Amino acid sequence: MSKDPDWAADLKRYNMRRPFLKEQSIWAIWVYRWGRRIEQRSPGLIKKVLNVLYLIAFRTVETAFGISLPRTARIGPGLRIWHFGNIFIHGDAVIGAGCTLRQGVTIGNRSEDGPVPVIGNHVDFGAYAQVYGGVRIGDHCKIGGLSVVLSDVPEGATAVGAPARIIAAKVPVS
Ligand SMILES: CC(C)(COP(=O)(O)OP(=O)(O)OC[C@H]1O[C@@H](n2cnc3c(N)ncnc32)[C@H](O)[C@@H]1OP(=O)(O)O)[C@@H](O)C(=O)NCCC(=O)NCCS
Ligand SMILES: CC(=O)OC[C@H](N)C(=O)O
Repeated sequence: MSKDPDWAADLKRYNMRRPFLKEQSIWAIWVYRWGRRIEQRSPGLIKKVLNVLYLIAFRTVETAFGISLPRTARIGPGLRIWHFGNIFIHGDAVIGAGCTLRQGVTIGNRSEDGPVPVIGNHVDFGAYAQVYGGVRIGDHCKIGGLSVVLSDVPEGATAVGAPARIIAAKVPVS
């Protein structure tokens, strides 16, 4: 049993034997959680060495699988990434618990040094969904494949298209 509850929740979402042999994305998530754990260590030589090893592992996974999950981003427990390639998460992004990403998802700023998204819990991103700028996506939202989200999405809503429009909402939008 892992001592890292976030990692334990991630593994649960893969729900299979030997995920490291079957899913490239689990490597990226493991390196992300490991990097977070290293950050929590007290300063010293071991931390310095681990930081170098982390950077090598991060860059290797990013380049080999095209999944960039910098440890400075805050990602809640139970992350699931289906497939791999061109998945880029900004280092200041916030992603809640139980979220699902797919190939091509980008969560980042709209212009250099601009604000970045805050994503709620249990949000499901279709393939190549893009979210740019200081937008908020509420809990239990669905973002359609190939959609470009540039404004807030309320809790429970489904947003599709470029720019994204809301097609289903918990509380109907007028
Ligand atoms: C967003 C999504 C969850 C919506 O599913 P849904 O609630 O069943 O919605 P529907 O299929 O009933 O579509 C409702 C409307 O939205 C449109 N729509 C659905 N998904 C869309 C998308 N990704 N982009 C643009 N429009 C979309 C439909 O054409 C339909 O429009 P209409 O009412 O004018 O006919 C789903 O379409 C989607 O994109 N899922 C991601 C799947 C994915 O990434 N698959 C790859 C696996 S690797
Ligand atoms: C490519 C594909 O359809 O993969 C299916 C997978 N279950 C997913 O949700 O992404």
